[in-house]
This record gives sequence, structure tokens and C-alpha cells, in this order.
Amino acid sequence: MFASQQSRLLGAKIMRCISHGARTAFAKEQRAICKMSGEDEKFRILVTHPQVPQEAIELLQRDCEVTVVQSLPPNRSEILEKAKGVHAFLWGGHEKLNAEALDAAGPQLKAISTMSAGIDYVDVPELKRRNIPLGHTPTVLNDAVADIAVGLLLAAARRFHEGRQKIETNNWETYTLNWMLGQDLRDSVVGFYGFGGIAQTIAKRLSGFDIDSILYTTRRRVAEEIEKEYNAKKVDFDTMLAQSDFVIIAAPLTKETAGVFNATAFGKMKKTAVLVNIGRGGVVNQPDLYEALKTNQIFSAGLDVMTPEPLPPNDPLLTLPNVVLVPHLGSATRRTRTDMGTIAAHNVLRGLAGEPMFSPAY
Ligand SMILES: O=CC(=O)O
Repeated sequence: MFASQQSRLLGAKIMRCISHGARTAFAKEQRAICKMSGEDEKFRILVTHPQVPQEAIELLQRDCEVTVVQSLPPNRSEILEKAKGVHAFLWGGHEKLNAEALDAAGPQLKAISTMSAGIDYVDVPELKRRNIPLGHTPTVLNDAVADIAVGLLLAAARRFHEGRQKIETNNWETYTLNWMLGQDLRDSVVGFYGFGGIAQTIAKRLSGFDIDSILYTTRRRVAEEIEKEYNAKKVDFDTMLAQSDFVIIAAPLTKETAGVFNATAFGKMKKTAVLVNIGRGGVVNQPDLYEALKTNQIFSAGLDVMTPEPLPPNDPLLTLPNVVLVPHLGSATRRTRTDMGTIAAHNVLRGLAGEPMFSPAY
């Protein structure tokens, strides 16, 4: 068996355990962790969001002293005030995690985990400079995000939003046969910008829709057996744009990916193409996307992420019939959020124990 396949199977097994309540498998690890070596004092942990799942908080509370921020939305002053003297953060929202927050805690801060896959709101160089390990929660949200991606893709391809508007405005045309025609997923070429775990989970779902093939653009080629499994081929960005019927953005926001989907990129896409973004809003130049949709340079878009978030209700995107928007709901299922919290808690506990985190960010 290939190493990558082995690690995927192991990952899946761990995720199944967590999802099915076998969290006790980790109990030994936690008990050992939360005593400060040679002292009676307990580690102190700040949970920075009041809605971090109770399961995660209970894990931390077994042997650590846990403070939970109470304000909703979490108030930065409360976070900074409660941070003083803690040994770890379970960073439960997308509030900026930077030098200010680290300074507010103090030099004893030993471990941090976010409860997210993306870490674009974290000042990673600053954490590295201070030798603070960072965990995050990728993988466990792949299924939920992939579901949203497929939903957006179908909704944008088959004009769900526009269809609803037609009903609301009494414009349902029963007399024409070529009204509200959409794009077929069957036999289509699907392009991915980023082809990591989430993208591959989307690809797995799409294979049930009888697509033709996948083109993907990434820095590094994925393993050959994954390419075979999904009939996927690595191509350069321009080829992916030009040949894909659907383009799915599944990449994180970094210096390299910021604004890559701009007017030039949209100009290279098919006029019938559908764009889906479940990565980060900043990967897309949003004014350029607005123009491309308004002028039918591309067919439609389905977005889970946008800029800014929350998107103001008077944003021009909301005036377009050919865009389907959902408010960053990718990982928003009870099971996924519980698993994310549980993994974040394990990251924190392992970081405090000086052990490698369950899912380290670097
Ligand atoms: O967008 C969601 C995440 O990064 O977890």
C-alpha cells in the first residue's frame, strides 16, 4: 500500500473514532498532560469563543483550568483581558491572532490551536518566532465543505437563485421551451484551483455525477494513484481556466493566491463556465467577478466565502441573478463543529505536553 494511501486510511479511521464518540481513546494522553511538571498548579487554558462545543471544553477541563470568553460575538477586549497568564489558547473564532494577543497572555504561553482549517487570520511568523506550536482542524471538515461545494455548484449551474426570483416576481414563463436553461454536470470537465483534501472529497462526490475528467492546478502534483482514482490531470492555471466547464476554488488565502481570480482570469474562462469558491474570498478579485457575472463573461458563480465577511447587505453581488451566496457555512454542521472542537482540544493538550499536535499547522 502507498504511504499516502496508508495515511489517508489512518486519518479516516481517527476521524471515524472521533465522530462516533470513541474519544476515550485519547483519555490517557489527556490525564498525563494537564499537570505542570513538578508542580501542583494546573495549566490554564483560554477558550476564546462561548460556542466552542461542550465536548471540547470537557476534555480540557479534566485536568486543566479553563476560562471561556462569554461575549458573542467574542469581544476582543474580553479575550485580551482573560488571556493574561494562560498557558494555551483554544482560538475559537476568526478574530486576529497576533502579537497583541500573544503579549496579552505573556511568555508562559505554550500552545495554541484554532478551530478552523484556514489560518489566514493568524500571524504565523510571529508564533514561529516565539516558538509557539499551532494546531488547526483540517480534514475533519472535508465532507461538510465538499457537500456545500456540490450544492453551490448545482445551484449556480441550474440557476436556483434566479429561478426563485422569477417566481417571486410573477415571471414564471410556462410558454417557452428554452427558458432558464442551465449547465450540465454530466460529461463536463471540472477544474480545481487547489487539489488537497477538500478538493479530493468534492471530486469523490462528483464522480457520482458522471463527469468527464478533472483538471487541477497546484504547486505540487498529487500522488499518481489519486490522479487515477479521480481521472485528474495537473495542468497550468491558464489551461485549467480555458478547458473547464466548472472551476472550483479550494485553495487557502496566501500571498500567492490573493486576487488570482481577476478580470484576466475570468477572460480566459468559458462563457458557459460556473465558478465555485469554498476556499477564501480573498482568492477572488470581487469587483472583477461582479463585472464578469454582470456582463456574462462567465455563466454563474456559487460562493461560500467572500470579501468582506459578513458581506454588507448593499453589496453589488447581491443584485445579480446569476450568483448563489451562502454565508460561509462550509463546516457548519453540528457533527463537524463538534469534531473540530475535539481535535482543537487535543491539539492544545498535546502542545501543553510538549508532544506533536494531532494536526499541526506547521
Ligand atoms: O473556513 C473554514 C475554516 O477554515 O475552517
